[in-house]
Amino acid sequence: MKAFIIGRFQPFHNGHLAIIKHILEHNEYVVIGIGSAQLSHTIMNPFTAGERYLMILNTLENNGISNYYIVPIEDVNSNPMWVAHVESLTPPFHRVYTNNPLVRRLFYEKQYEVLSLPMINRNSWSGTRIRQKILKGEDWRSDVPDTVYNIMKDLDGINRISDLSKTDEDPI
Ligand SMILES: Nc1ncnc2c1ncn2[C@@H]1O[C@H](COP(=O)(O)OP(=O)(O)OP(=O)(O)O)[C@@H](O)[C@H]1O
Ligand SMILES: NC(=O)c1ccc[n+]([C@@H]2O[C@H](COP(=O)(O)O)[C@@H](O)[C@H]2O)c1
Repeated sequence: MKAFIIGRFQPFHNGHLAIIKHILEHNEYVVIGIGSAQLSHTIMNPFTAGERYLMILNTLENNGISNYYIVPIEDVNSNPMWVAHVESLTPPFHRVYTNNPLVRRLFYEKQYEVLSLPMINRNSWSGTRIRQKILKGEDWRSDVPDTVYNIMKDLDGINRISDLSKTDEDPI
């Protein structure tokens, strides 16, 4: 079978790598949609689609994984049209893996097979939690693959997230 997963991957973390490995145990290839591709430079979505693309590509290459396609997907302002929008951009797939209730509902209504993902070490392996840790100056290095840590360092990603949390009342 050919599978699809979508996430914002802000950033791509160890939980994402684990679920991609899990999906590939049961499928011929996985199409990885980079969701909200138009968003970047906000606290919830700090990285551009290109930066997230690089995080995923370098990590999967480093793990010897080659049966995947990465497709950036911008949001559209009509949920009923979203699945057709995704289909227009991606290689074929028949099965969708997600824990996101809206994604589940939209694909289910278009007759796709939709499967849940096992949540792995969710206390640490969560984009929200990692962004919080970065802001609080806590250790998050072990929550992401080394490839992602290095890309975030090269992009000055830690200072970017910290700058995005400031207001114009804060001292420069
Ligand atoms: N630790 C994890 N174990 C299993 N699945 C996960 C884990 N973290 C995220 N996922 C799943 O990966 C998909 C894409 O995730 P997403 O990019 O939203 O990551 P996230 O960590 O939930 O990010 P955020 O906290 O920023 O929303 C979703 O279906 C999500 O449920
Ligand atoms: N109408 C739409 O554009 C639409 C609908 C459902 C999901 N999505 C996207 O799918 C992605 C789901 O990923 P998350 O689980 O990280 O939220 C998000 O980027 C979300 O914006 C978009």
